[in-house]
This record gives sequence, structure tokens and C-alpha cells, in this order.
Amino acid sequence: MPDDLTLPPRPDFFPAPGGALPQHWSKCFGCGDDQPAGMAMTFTAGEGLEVSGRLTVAQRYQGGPGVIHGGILSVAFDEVQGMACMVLGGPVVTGHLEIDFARPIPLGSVLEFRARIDGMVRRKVYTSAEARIVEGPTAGDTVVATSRGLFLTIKPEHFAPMADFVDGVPVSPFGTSSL
Ligand SMILES: CCCCCCCCCCCC(=O)SCCNC(=O)CCNC(=O)[C@H](O)C(C)(C)COP(=O)(O)OP(=O)(O)OC[C@H]1O[C@@H](n2cnc3c(N)ncnc32)[C@H](O)[C@@H]1OP(=O)(O)O
Repeated sequence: MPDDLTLPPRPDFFPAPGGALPQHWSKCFGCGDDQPAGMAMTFTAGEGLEVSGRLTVAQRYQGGPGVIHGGILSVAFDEVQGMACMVLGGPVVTGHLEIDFARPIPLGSVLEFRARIDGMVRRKVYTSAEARIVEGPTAGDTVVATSRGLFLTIKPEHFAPMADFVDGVPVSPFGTSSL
């Protein structure tokens, strides 16, 4: 990470710790409530710049026998670190995402993710997150996976070339349904 990183302030519009964060778009595969094939993740604000996310590991998320698919876990990290960028009040996209898969995660587990912005420089937003199993036979304090991400702030026009391909109606200029 660069040396000249700064941290954004926690903005007034952000919910108090424990408060629910709105989905960023109802058709999102990760969090949308109008996406039947999706993962229906939910998010709450934490202390400072931290954000928490929850994912129930459905049977259909199987990769290896009995365990979550690594790609599904990557989606969850992408989503929660993207949501940590919500403090910025404008849209971001993922530029780079890396995951360490530390422990097997059984189907049926409930995962809790904690993510935050570690620093920013220009349009680059550096984030990190970790996951724990909070419900299920192997629940505990052990960190089962970690992630680091680089998000880029973008202008709403970023999505304009995609207008013909949108599934659903993005109801705000940058594709969020509720913020
Ligand atoms: C309310 C809202 C809630 C928001 C809540 C959101 C939650 C959403 C969660 C899901 C998010 C997704 O999956 S988003 C979907 C997946 N991602 C995408 O579709 C993005 C596809 N890629 C792109 O469109 C583009 O590559 C961009 C926008 C990422 C960057 O292009 P650009 O805008 O032209 O910027 P560019 O000049 O190239 O780069 C700017 C700076 O970033 C650096 N940079 C760019 N890419 C990388 C990279 N991969 N790794 C390292 N560094 C990089 C450059 O070196 C440069 O550094 P320097 O010169 O300044 O030092």
C-alpha cells in the first residue's frame, strides 16, 4: 500500500453502529432483494469505518464436497468491502481483489464479515476484511478467510455504456436503489 494514504471521515448520513445499511442496488447478485438467484447478503454499520456483512451458506453454494465455493466467498468479500466504501457517498468499482482461504467453510454456516477502508489516495480506496463462522458446527472466533481490495471511485457516467444491458431499473444515477 502507498505511504501517503488518508482516511475519510465517517459521514453524517451513515447509520449509527448496528444500524442496517441499504442495499446498493436491488438487482445486485450479492445483496439485492429483487435478485432471486442472488446471495441476499445483509449489512450493518460498525464502529468508525467498519462495516459488517452476513451470508448464509446455502446448499447451492457448494464447491468442494460439503464446503463453500471459493468464488462465492470472493463475491461476499467483494460485496462487503464495496459496502465499506459507502461512507464515501458515491459509487466505486472493484479494481483488484485478493482472498486467502484459511479454513474450510461447511455448507449451512452463517458467516460474518468485517470490512473497512484502510486508506485512500486520489481515486484509489484500499480495503480489507475478514470472515468468521458465527453459526454452524464449526462456529467460533477463528478467522476462516481474509481479503484485501482496491476500489476505484467512479463518476455515475461510468455505467452509461452499459445502459442497454441493464437487467432491472437502476433508480438513481449511480445504480443504487436506496441510498
Ligand atoms: C453509494 C455507493 C455504494 C457502493 C457499494 C458498492 C458495492 C459493490 C460491490 C461489487 C463491486 C463490483 O464487483 S464492481 C464490478 C467489477 N469491476 C469492474 O467492472 C471494474 C472494471 N474496471 C474498470 O472499469 C477500470 O479498470 C477502473 C474503473 C477500475 C479503472 O479505470 P480508470 O477509471 O481508467 O482508472 P485508471 O486511470 O486506469 O486508474 C486509476 C488509478 O488506479 C490504479 N489502478 C487501476 N486498476 C488497478 C488495479 N487493478 N490494480 C492496481 N492499481 C490499479 C491506476 O494505476 C491508477 O493509479 P494512480 O495513477 O492514481 O496511482
